[in-house]
Amino acid sequence: MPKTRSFRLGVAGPVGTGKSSLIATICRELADELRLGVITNDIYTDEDARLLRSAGVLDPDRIRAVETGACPHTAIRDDVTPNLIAVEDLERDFAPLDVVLVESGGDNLTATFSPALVDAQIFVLDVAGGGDVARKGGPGIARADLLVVNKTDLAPYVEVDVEQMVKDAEAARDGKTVLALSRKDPASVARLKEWVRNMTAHVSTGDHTPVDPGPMAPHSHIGEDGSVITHVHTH
Ligand SMILES: Nc1nc2c(ncn2[C@@H]2O[C@H](COP(=O)(O)OP(=O)(O)OP(=O)(O)O)[C@@H](O)[C@H]2O)c(=O)[nH]1
Repeated sequence: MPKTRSFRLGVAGPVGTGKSSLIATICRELADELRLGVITNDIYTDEDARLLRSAGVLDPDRIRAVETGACPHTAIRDDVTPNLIAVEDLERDFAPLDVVLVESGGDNLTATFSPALVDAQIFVLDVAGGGDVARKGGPGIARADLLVVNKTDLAPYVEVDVEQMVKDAEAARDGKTVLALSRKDPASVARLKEWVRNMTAHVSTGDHTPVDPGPMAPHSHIGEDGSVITHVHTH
């Protein structure tokens, strides 16, 4: 029986924290070792997919985009069907794949993936967002399988104490892994690589149970006609 189901790994986090760059790093570091595919989620465009294709880190046909419309967290949490179809199409077209990385659209601090879509998830913060962000908590910070504190090379310029930020994050996470990362720091990239490798092994042996980090905070959007749309995520 051919293997058709990959390990589906979500990458979420606020706008601009480095999700696409982290996925590019994983592809650059592991594409020789693991069979990879990528799904990106953008609100109105396929820009992240185009950026990743142009980075030259993976066969461009293995990188596909889902356009989510106005509410990026809906596509990774409430109505995951377009993403599931995209993942399954990729798995079928390039079978067998070991890992499909699913990048969420940049969203607010509380958007996380549904376990119906991914087996494990990485939540990405960056030091430029401020040293106090890790203390603010929220489902991704507290319960994602891995929390990345990204762009540590920028810490001196934004006067953030990375060690303290990591300590605060660890306290919010009950000991779950926190990784201080910079794509310019090979030792941190090696730790990221090791985490992905280990999680891939755990998932493939059935030794990992997907965890739902929990719902995002209630919030409202202004619709195109000016109406207020309120979301209360209950699952
Ligand atoms: N200095 C530094 N810059 C980084 C690092 N990683 C990413 N960046 C930069 O941060 C910016 C945002 O990175 P992206 O990877 O596009 O972030 P994103 O989270 O995918 O952004 P959205 O998809 O718009 O939410 C880009 O200018 C990257 O070059 C890093 O380790 N160090």
